[in-house]
Amino acid sequence: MLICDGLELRQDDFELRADLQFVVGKVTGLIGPSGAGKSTFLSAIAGFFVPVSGRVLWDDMELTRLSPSDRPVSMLFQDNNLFPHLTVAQNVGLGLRPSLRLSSTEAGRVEDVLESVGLAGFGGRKPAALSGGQQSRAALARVLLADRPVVLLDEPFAALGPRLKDEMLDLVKTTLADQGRTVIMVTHDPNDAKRIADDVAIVADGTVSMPVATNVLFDDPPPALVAYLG
Ligand SMILES: Nc1ncnc2c1ncn2[C@@H]1O[C@H](COP(=O)(O)OP(=O)(O)OP(=O)(O)O)[C@@H](O)[C@H]1O
Repeated sequence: MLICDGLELRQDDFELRADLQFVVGKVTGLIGPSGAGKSTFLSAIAGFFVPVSGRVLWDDMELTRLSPSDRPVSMLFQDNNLFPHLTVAQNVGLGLRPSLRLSSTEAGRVEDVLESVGLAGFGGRKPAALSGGQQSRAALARVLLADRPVVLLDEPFAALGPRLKDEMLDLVKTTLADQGRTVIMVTHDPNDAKRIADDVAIVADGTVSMPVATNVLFDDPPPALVAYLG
């Protein structure tokens, strides 16, 4: 279980409270108005944003004071997930070894994971020589290889067209989620949540709500979701 225990985030006059749990192996969508704090909340779980109080726990392990690299967490951002000067294989290999000194077995694992996301044969290219969809696949391959149990997605597919975005969401479901990872995904599009999220948590009015089953939430949306959906 990923637990946010009395977590309080503050940034100038912005405040957000989070007291909730994420069930292991589920995909949870985070929905809420622009500026409500979705990205800041993910950053706090990943360790890039320091809370004023409260704790983040992964089962019995307290993460609150650990640096991002020591947390059992991978994060994908909207942009800049790949280093432009490294090849696709090197970018993906970083998920295994930051030094990039890979054994031949490890290099084989990079090839395998590239194949699993439909990028067989693309390992030698630089990211600039990939389409947007292929870049998203490469970034996802690195997360797959990094093998951390919690994966945070901050709208990494927002710039893709609807068909490609759906393909990537399905790939998240068939790779990360089906491997039992705990996925938290920010989205502005309720259809993304309906497509792959088991649960949805609403971020609004200074609070992250407890996740609720996606179909239950959209069948009978609370006032904060009605206000957001318009
Ligand atoms: N570097 C910063 N310094 C000060 N305030 C910031 C900074 N970054 C974000 N904020 C503020 O923190 C609040 C939460 O921002 P955040 O980006 O987490 O919201 P969000 O829900 O992810 O928004 P969006 O849906 O537009 O991406 C906003 O009020 C924003 O203006």
